[in-house]
Formats: sequence, structure tokens, C-alpha cells
Amino acid sequence: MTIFQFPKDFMWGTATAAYQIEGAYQEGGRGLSIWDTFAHTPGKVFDGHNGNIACDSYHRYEEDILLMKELGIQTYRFSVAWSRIIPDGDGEVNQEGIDFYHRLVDCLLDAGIVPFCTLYHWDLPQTLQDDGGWENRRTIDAFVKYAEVMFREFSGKIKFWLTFNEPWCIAFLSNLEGKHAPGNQDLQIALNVGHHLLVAHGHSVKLFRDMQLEGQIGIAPNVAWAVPYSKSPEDRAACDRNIEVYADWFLDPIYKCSYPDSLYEWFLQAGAQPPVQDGDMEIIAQPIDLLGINYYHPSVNRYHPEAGYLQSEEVDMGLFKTDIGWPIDATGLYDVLHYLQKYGNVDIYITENGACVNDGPVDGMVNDTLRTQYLQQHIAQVHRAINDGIQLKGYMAWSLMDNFEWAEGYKMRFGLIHVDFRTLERTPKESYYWYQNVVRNNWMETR
Ligand SMILES: CCOCCOc1ccc(-c2cn(C[C@@H]3NC[C@@H](O)[C@H]3O)nn2)cc1
Repeated sequence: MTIFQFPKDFMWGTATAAYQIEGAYQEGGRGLSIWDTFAHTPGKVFDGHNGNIACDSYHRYEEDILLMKELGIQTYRFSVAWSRIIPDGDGEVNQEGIDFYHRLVDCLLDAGIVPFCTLYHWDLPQTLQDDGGWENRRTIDAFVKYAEVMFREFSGKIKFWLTFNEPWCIAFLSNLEGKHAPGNQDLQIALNVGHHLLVAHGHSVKLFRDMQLEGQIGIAPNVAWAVPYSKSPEDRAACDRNIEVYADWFLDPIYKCSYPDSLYEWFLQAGAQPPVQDGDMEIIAQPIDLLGINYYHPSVNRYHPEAGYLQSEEVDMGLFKTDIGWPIDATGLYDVLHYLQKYGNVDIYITENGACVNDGPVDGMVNDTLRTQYLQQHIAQVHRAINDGIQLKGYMAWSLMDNFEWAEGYKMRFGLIHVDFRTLERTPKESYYWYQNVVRNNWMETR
């Protein structure tokens, strides 16, 4: 048996996002977001699922926080729905929305749980999308105004801030792959969106500093780890592109004040480039305090001329997979954490890591053994990385409870807690109790 003891100030937590759990999509003065529009569009989301009700956490957050308190976690990562705070994106502030998040944050603080706030988790106010969304530089100013409202209202209570969740998903998955809202399929639009969100990130960080606020601020990229199918230079290069588009494309501007040359040239050859204006890169490169890293699975890649915008084909090597089809290999987390040391020995929080396991209750229990095994394997790699001197400060399991998994709807379940979406009844799974033990002990044992 091996015991993995974690540092005494290591923060254990769980993560969710507004559109995925809140529901109450027309309550409390909330404006429509691009995910309301996308999910209400036939064919975009599995079986026509949407976030109108979701987990109804808008009304049930106290019950959720009680379950978090019983879990024993030190922190809870949630996101704020921009269209609850400023319903039309950059007009009047909605006091009902402010009041809701004060109730949520106060309830967390009363439970002894540190709020970890994501400002943008994909749900852009629809009125801004109607005016071009992230393609339009006006959205940068609107975001900074929203961030200022949040900083002014909550900086006394919230000390951990993330500007954007998964910039690759916001730019490429949503504007090139077309799988997420708003569903564009154009490389130049993806580069425009990616660049403008980075400029908005930089301005928000500068504002946070200028306001002399207590706390830390960062960004949460989802990272890929790809290994080459063969030793050929073409396969190696295909892997590099796959890794760089998730991490370097966004982190090089922040930490190095420039886009990565190789990928910049790759996109240039495809006739696209980020719309950089004077001063943009300097603003983007505002120093940040922490990096949130979202990791789920690695891949084996090889060059293939018809394999999408990166000409990088994922090869199925027959690894065991979760129910969403992602291969399980926790060493990819260890490897990508070492890869990220290129940006320095920066403070890192694992802001998302978890498994899609769709088991439901049998006699009131959910035996999601595969999720427990997945978490155990990945937490062991977190310990391994800490042991190497990597500054890992916390781990947040995705997700607290089953929720709206974007284009997959409610079909794909990532929760430590099962949600019956007919009754909204919450049922802690086997993995909840296993994680509770790790959190309470601050150590984990493997047999
Ligand atoms: C054929 C082309 O296909 C491109 C890959 O398509 C996807 C889809 C989805 C993801 C994805 C989903 N998640 C989990 C979420 N992270 C944020 C939180 O809200 C979770 O719900 N991480 N990555 C990646 C890639």
C-alpha cells in the first residue's frame, strides 16, 4: 500500500459552471446568453436538452453547499452568469443578479468554503453576440465593465478569480469546430475570438491591479497532452501543434508577450492570423498570480493531411475509456504539468479533472467505481508532480454533481453526486464518499 500525503495548505475542491447547473434561465432579471440560443436551436444539443432548469441550483444552492460541507472541501469553483449581472451585456447592472451571487458566496463562506470564481464560462450575453460577440472588440470593453462590477461588489469576499475558462473551447471548439455556442466554423473568426478574449483577460488583470484588490487572479486553459504515434518528424510536429493550440497559443501571449511562432506560421499558411493591434500584446502579458489547469485525457497523434485544421489525427490505441469515449491515462497529467514549467514554476490549481461515468442509482447507491479509480490515478500523478517541486496548490474535481454537459446535454455525467433530472434529487455516489475520505485526511492511499 502507498500513502500520498498532501501539503498542509493544499486546497481540495469541486467545480461547476453557471449555465450547467443554475437553471432559472428567465428568473431574477437574467438576460439570455448564447448558450440559451444554441441549446434552443434544434440539432445542436443531444436530444434537445437545454439549461432552462439544469440542476436548479439557482434555487437549491443551499442544499448543494450542505453537500459540499459534508464532503469537507476547502474550496468551490463556480462561474458567474454575466447575463445575470448585466442582462444585455454592457448596460444596466441587475441588482437581483448581484444579490443572488451574494447569497451564494455568503452561504459558502458561512460553510467555511473558499469561493473560487470564474468570470466567464462560455455564456456570453446574447445581445453582445447580436453585435458580433467576441469577434467585435466592443465585447472587450463590455467584459472589463462586467469584471469591474464583480470586483467592486465581491472583492471583499472572493479572493480567487479566473477570467476565462478554457480559451481553446471559446475560440476553436465554438468558432472553428462549431460544436459549442455560437457555432461558427471559420479559422479567422476563431483567431479573432481567441485574441479578443486574451485582450479582455489582460485589461481585467490590469484593472484588478489598479483597483489594488486583495486576492489572486489567473486564467484556466484546458490542456492537451499528445504523444507521437511514430518517431517520424511529421508525427512529432502534429503532436506539437495539438499541444500548442490548447496551451501555448494562449499562454505564450500571457507569459511571453507573443504568439508561438510555429503555430502562428501554421495558421498564416492557412490564410489566418490574430488581429493584433498596437498595445494588445503588452496588455495581454499583465502578470498573473495563478494558472488553473483543466485536464481530462491524453492522446496519441499522427500527421494526416485531412485531419482537420492541425492535420493531426488522434489514434485509438485501445486504452480503457470513460463513457464519453476519452482514454484514461493519468500520466498525461504529470507530463503536461512538466511541460507547463516552460512558463516558470508558477502556482497551479487543477481547476478541472474528472471522469464521465454514466452509472445511475441501484438501491439508492451509485457504484461509480471507474470514477473513483480515475480520480485515484490522477490524484496520484498530482502528488508525483508536487514531489518534483511543481507548485500545485489545489485540486478541484469536475464536477460536484451531474449537470448539463454542453452539446452532450444530460446524457454525459461527470458528477460526484448523481442528479435525477426528473425530480432534481441529489444522490452522493461512491466516488463522493471516496473523495470525502481523501479531503478529510489530506492524504490518499492506494493498494
Ligand atoms: C471532432 C472535433 O471534436 C473536438 C473536440 O470536442 C471537444 C468537446 C468537449 C471538450 C471538453 C469538454 N470538457 C468538460 C467541460 N470543461 C469545462 C466544463 O464546463 C466541462 O463541462 N472539457 N473538454 C473538448 C473537446
